[in-house]
This record gives sequence, C-alpha cells and structure tokens, in this order.
Amino acid sequence: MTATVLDGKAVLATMKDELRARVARLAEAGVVPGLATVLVGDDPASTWYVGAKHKDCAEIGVTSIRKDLPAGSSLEGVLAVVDELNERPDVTAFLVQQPTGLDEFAILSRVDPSKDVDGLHPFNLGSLVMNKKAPLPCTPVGCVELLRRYDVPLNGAEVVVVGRGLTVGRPLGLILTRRSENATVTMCHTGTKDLAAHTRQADVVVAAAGVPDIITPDMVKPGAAVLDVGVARRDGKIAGDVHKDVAEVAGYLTPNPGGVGPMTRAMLLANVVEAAERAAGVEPPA
Ligand SMILES: Nc1nc(=O)c2c([nH]1)NC[C@@H]1CN(c3ccc(C(=O)N[C@@H](CCC(=O)O)C(=O)O)cc3)C=[N+]21
Repeated sequence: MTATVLDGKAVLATMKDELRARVARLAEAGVVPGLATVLVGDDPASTWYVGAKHKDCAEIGVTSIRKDLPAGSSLEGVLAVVDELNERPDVTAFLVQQPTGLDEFAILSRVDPSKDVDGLHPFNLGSLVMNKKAPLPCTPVGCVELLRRYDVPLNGAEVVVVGRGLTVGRPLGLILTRRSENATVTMCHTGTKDLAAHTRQADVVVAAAGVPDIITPDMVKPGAAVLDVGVARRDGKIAGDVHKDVAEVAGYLTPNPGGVGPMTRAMLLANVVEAAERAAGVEPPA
C-alpha cells in the first residue's frame, strides 16, 4: 500500500485556470489586480519564493511589482515602503516576505488590512478568531483546500497540527475548528510530552514543526492523511517534517516539494484576486 499523492502542483495549475477567468472578468470591469512584494535581503529561499509569486501572477494576468531592499534595512525603511504601497492605487494587494529580521508585529500592523494578502494583519487574524470574513493566511488555507479537492473529510475528523507558528499552526487550528470545517484539533508543539501518542489517533496530521523527519511511519494511523509543511533545508534541498517511509502507512500524503508549497502560492493568488474583486465591488463566484 502506498499513499495517494496530494498533488499541490496539479491543484495550483487547476486553480490558475479558475483564477485566470476571474481576472478576465475583472478586466471587463476595467480592473487589473496588482500584487507588490517586499523582500528584505538576499536569502536564496526567500528570493526564490518571491520570484515564483511574480511568475504565478504573470501567468494569470495579474501585474506585479517588486520592492527588493538591501539586507540590514531598518524598520523605518521597510515601514516607509509599506506606507507607499498602502497609498498606491495600482497595488491592490501586497505582502512583506517573512522573515525580515525586523519587528514582525510592527510591519504586519502597518499594512492596509484590505491589501493584506497574507491574512496576517492583526485585524484579519482577529476577524478569523471572531468568525468574520477576511483574507486567510495562505499556507493553512492551502492545506484545507488541498484536502477539500481530494475529498478528504474534515467534518468530525481528528486533526493533529504539529507546530504553533504564526504562519501555519496557529491559524490552521482556528480555520479547522470553524463550523464550516468542523474538525477536532489537537495542537502539538515543543511542550507536548508524547507527540506520537497524539499523531497515532489522528485522521489528518499536519506537520509544520520545521524539524526534518519528525513524523516517522510508526507515528501514523494506517490510512491517515499526512501533510508535510516543513521547509528546512539540507544541502539546499528541502528537508520536510515527514519521513519518506510514511508513504507506506498513510492513505494520503503530500510530496515535498510539490505539495503544500504550491498550494501556498495558489491561495496567495486567490487572495490577490479576491482583494481586487472586493475593491471593485465585483461578486466572486459562488
Ligand atoms: N509574507 C510571507 N508570505 C508567505 O507566503 C511566505 C513567507 N512570508 N515566508 C516564507 C514562506 C514559505 N513560502 C513558500 C512558498 C512557496 C513554496 C513553494 O512553492 N515551494 C515549491 C518548491 C520548493 C523548492 O524546491 O525550493 C514546492 O514545494 O514545490 C514554498 C514555501 C511562503 N512563505
């Protein structure tokens, strides 16, 4: 038995087709969505991610501009760029690539929440907590969308999330426990005494710890869905959180690369298009 591949790359391609149609509809209304990215420094992985986002935008007819700032830029310098992007009407959405090495809360708080396509502005995270519609963080919502497209049920499912970080684990717990997803969520983290005891009960395991191979086959219930969000690196290659032999036990498994990473980009594109639709008063598809 080997797990069904949760092919994020294929879903990204499908979603690009769907989004291209929505961008075309916006164009008829005279609106062209524009994404801006702010990158501080020259970390190779961050530089690659940002480059991929611009390529993705070009493929669906979204214009995009880059603001690349030198390593060692000051918080004031970054906030000045954020202020400029908040004002620019051709920039309908933007993000500051994390990490910057600067005060994350200060940067995220400065972004106009209606242009925040990371869904990480405190107002948008607060809206998630309060069950109000708002842009959702791309990686966790990408995990949920990937499971939805493969008909992996979440209603009543036991989901174990490994990792409580701002960009994945913490918001994922909030998303999965909404009435629309209706999962039972256990958040595990470095304070968890017996991680395997939790993961073995899970119908779905989302590994977002950033610890290579932290999820081994003995920790997975046969047939469970396992999502590998780990982006640590060994010799420049991705070292995921999930040991390769988990494929022999799991029912569904994301490749890594090719799983959650492309889904993160897909949801970013969706947030960009949605922000433009909202700003233009164009109804999104049902
Ligand atoms: N403000 C902000 N927004 C983000 O969305 C954000 C961020 N900061 N900081 C870093 C993380 C990481 N992230 C990824 C995006 C795409 C892939 C991706 O597409 N990876 C490919 C290729 C990976 C490779 O081979 O290098 C894959 O998984 O197939 C991965 C990771 C977005 N992030």
